[in-house]
Amino acid sequence: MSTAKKEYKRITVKTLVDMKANGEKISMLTAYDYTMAKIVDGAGIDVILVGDSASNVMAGHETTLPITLDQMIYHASSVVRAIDRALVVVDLPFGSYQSDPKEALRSAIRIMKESGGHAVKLEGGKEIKESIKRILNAGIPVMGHLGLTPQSIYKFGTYTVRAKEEEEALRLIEDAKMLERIGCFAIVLEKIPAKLAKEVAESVSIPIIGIGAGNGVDGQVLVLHDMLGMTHEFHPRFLRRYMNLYEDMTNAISQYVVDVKAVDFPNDNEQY
Ligand SMILES: Nc1nc(=O)c2c([nH]1)NC[C@@H]1CN(c3ccc(C(=O)N[C@@H](CCC(=O)O)C(=O)O)cc3)CN21
Ligand SMILES: CC(C)C(=O)C(=O)O
Ligand SMILES: [Mg+2]
Repeated sequence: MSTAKKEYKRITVKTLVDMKANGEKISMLTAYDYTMAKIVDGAGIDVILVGDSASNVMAGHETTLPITLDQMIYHASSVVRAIDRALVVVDLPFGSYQSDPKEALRSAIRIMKESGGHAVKLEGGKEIKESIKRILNAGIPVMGHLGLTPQSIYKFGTYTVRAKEEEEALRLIEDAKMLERIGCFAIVLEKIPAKLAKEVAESVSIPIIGIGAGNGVDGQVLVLHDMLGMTHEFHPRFLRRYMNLYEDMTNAISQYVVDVKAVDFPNDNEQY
């Protein structure tokens, strides 16, 4: 079995900044449970994101808005119990940080204390600057998230590419520089033209992790169930499927059904 290089024993926020300085790309995937996180960590991933995409992937909601802080903590604590090497970043869910900086800090502290995660991620730029500063001041590492920010889906109405207009592009670069200045250790850039994403990555010294942001950035993130081909209705252009688990699982489960019906399972060796 092939596994990725494991030059670093345990990934820290400092490791990621060093990786950018050394020109080594950063690999990141989501995970929401112990068993999957164990496989992802063992395969050599650098960063595991306990994404609020759990709202879609785990719970079947249409958007990321319904998932709660308690549910995020449940997922994150399951992931943390599985990992030996990866850095675990946890999304602050919608409604847990937008009201005011004190609420944001309280939510981030609950994640750190109750899940054992290593950092938090918040969607947005200057609107949430004070909240991010408050969290950073408590010693909690923060990853930013700019571009397509799914928690604001109802403001935009679509999941189309962001920052195609000059004004929006300039604001994006400004936000990225601001996040670096106040002390974020990395930024996720979602669904942005590749040329602009590269420009952002070149404008800051903290790593830019892209999803639908081209290959001129410092790392890539995908939703695990998408890249494994389990979420077969979801096929945006940026997604590469490394497996077709939807088909493989369907075949395996149908075969089990057939075997049970035919009294082929269990056989003589599979019973006591
Ligand atoms: N399974 C899953 N994968 C994700 O990448 C993901 C989630 N869920 N949930 C939270 C957010 C939402 N994200 C999204 C959602 C839609 C598109 C997207 O490109 N959708 C359409 C195009 C929409 C349009 O152009 O109007 C597509 O092509 O599938 C991209 C990222 C990323 N995140
Ligand atoms: C798509 C990634 C960046 C994310 O925020 C999530 O999975 O929730
Ligand atoms: Mg998210």
